[in-house]
Amino acid sequence: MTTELRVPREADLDAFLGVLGTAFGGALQVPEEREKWRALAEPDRFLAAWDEDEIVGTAGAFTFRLTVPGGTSVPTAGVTMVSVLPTHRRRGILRSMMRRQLDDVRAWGEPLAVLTASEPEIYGRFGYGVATGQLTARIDTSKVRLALPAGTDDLRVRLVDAYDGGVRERCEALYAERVPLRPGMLARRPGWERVAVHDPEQLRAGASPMQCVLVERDGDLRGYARYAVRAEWDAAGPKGEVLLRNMEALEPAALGALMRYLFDIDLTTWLTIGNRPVDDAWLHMVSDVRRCEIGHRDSLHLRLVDVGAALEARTYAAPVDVVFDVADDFCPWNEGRWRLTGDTKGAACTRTDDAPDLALSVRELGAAYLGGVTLGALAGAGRVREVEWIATSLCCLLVRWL
Ligand SMILES: CC(=O)SCCNC(=O)CCNC(=O)[C@H](O)C(C)(C)COP(=O)(O)OP(=O)(O)OC[C@H]1O[C@@H](n2cnc3c(N)ncnc32)[C@H](O)[C@@H]1OP(=O)(O)O
Repeated sequence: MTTELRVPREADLDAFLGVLGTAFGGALQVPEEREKWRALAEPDRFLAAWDEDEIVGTAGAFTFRLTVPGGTSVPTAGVTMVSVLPTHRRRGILRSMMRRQLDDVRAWGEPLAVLTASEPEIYGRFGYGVATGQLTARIDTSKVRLALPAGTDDLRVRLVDAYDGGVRERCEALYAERVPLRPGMLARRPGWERVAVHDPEQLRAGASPMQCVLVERDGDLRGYARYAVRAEWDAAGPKGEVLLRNMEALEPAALGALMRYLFDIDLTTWLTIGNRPVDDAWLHMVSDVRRCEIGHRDSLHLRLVDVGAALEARTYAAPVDVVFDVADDFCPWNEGRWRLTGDTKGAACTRTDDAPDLALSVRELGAAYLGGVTLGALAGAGRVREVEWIATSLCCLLVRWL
């Protein structure tokens, strides 16, 4: 079987989304779900695999900007909509799409590609490393108490219509304010605020429509949370669950006010939280972390498409001067030795013939890139190798690379 890769035309989009829906077990049969993907579509950045006149594989790359350590916002491809029909799986179609896509991303001048994976095992072979984790929690709000920051009582808490266009825009503007403050956050294009409130009835699994609560000071938005409630009762009474969808706050008091609101919703005894940063500040507000049932999983998978440009785009918390020997058989233009020098003000990363200090694959560089994973930890797992003896002080600097 030979398949051909082409950018789909507008007329192909329905078939493209149909393949995606089939591969994902039918979720796109829900019209709102299909509409969401259509609204976000950047068809010239899509790729389809054809078997004769039938689309059998899909991939896309959204236009994002990613905040990196030091605060710079770097053009980044957001890999998405990856699917292959069950009739054509495990014949190398994904591999061929990933190969072509990384060539395209390089040609577009975007030094990074990121994705969230349906299954974490898939993308390491294509040079993606797990750069951030996400925290999940299921908090027993009948037992856990909150120590609230000063000023929490000074803020106004207001329930609003989550789907209202004006509310969506205000929340999106607050989200945009947060983006430069945290490495790993993605600046989104207009239209994404609709995704944040995407809530088709068929996919609610027994939960309420989305609710939105705002926290304001003198009318100025300081935080918001979107959530749903799943009602449940047993012989002893109510034990409903609050399902937090997303939450952003610009100050501790705003976060405190949102958490108190979510804890205190009547007829509920559980607050379920997903997709939060692993160092989320509310962890330091709770009286009993054991009753929060904390979980941890992979979040952003990151690939350095252009090693030199990517390593230069960020800053380094400690002075660094190191030669990497990088293995990258999937994007051979990255292979070989690179000297990285830098500090808190900036960095340079250039080709060199000097002897390497560290040997690693591009996947490890991706994992360490945002600062959530240290090279020291990866070395401990045997995934980064010291090529030559390195002075203790340099080792320490590398381990604290960020
Ligand atoms: C960013 C995103 O969009 S994530 C969404 C990914 N899509 C899905 O999960 C939808 C359901 N699954 C699918 O559509 C397909 O099974 C895909 C896209 C995951 C894989 O497509 P295929 O064409 O079968 O993959 P392909 O044959 O090119 O495999 C390439 C390699 O990946 C491996 N691989 C493929 N899928 C998986 C998987 N789910 N888990 C582990 N390894 C996998 C293959 O074994 C192969 O390994 P190799 O390098 O050792 O040879």
